[in-house]
Amino acid sequence: MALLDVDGLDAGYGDLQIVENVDLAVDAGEYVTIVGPNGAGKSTVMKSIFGLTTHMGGSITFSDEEISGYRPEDIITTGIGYVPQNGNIFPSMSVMENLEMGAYILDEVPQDRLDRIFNRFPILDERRGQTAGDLSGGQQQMLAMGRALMLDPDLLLLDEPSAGLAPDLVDDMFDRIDQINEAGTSILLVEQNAKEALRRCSRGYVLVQGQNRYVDEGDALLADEQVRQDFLGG
Ligand SMILES: Nc1ncnc2c1ncn2[C@@H]1O[C@H](COP(=O)(O)OP(=O)(O)OP(=O)(O)O)[C@@H](O)[C@H]1O
Repeated sequence: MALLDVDGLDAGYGDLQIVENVDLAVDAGEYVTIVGPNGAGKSTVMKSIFGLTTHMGGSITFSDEEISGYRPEDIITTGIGYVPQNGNIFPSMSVMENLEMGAYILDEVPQDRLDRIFNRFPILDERRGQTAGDLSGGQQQMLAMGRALMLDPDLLLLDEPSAGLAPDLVDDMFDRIDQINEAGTSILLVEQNAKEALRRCSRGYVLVQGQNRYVDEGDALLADEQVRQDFLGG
């Protein structure tokens, strides 16, 4: 049984259906990527897992629990963390306050997790008192990830973490995601940077017009002539 199992998902916004009959699975410890053209519905699939869209059909189970229909505040308690592409930090709060907000559902801030996050992202430690909105784009992305890691999720949903980063920071971001995965957190990543995402993941889904088009190991998708031509720029 997969950790996350999305089966025949139909979802959208209000009456507008975007995602149709999408199947997707993430096993415990796995690193899975969703790629596809602009507007394919990649973010919508991810938002649906986190309870942020209108659920229209199919099932979403996490650790054997049906979570479709749950609200985001209930979903975080099941062990899923979500880092949206935008609006993922509180810009007027300090770095420390942002991290503490990540643990708001707990009675107290877990010091060991805070230490682990500062260890993983030393720049956040150095800037712990600084206003989050003054951090660079890459640092804000690290803070958003750190905040989601405060609840030590079993599965981390990452929506385009490389978006807006200077090219020399993109590799670093991918390396950090590898490290989080190697430390035991399952990853579901949506990425525009499809080649790099497929290189890093164990399994990839190519989504087109709200539907699954291809599913295979990342390397197999990278080697597939049709996928290369249609989705990876040759
Ligand atoms: N809140 C919303 N309300 C209505 N329609 C939306 C909303 N968010 C996204 N959409 C529409 O859903 C479709 C899929 O968008 P989505 O962001 O899921 O695609 P994507 O594959 O992640 O694209 P991109 O790579 O450009 O981010 C688009 O047509 C978009 O306009």
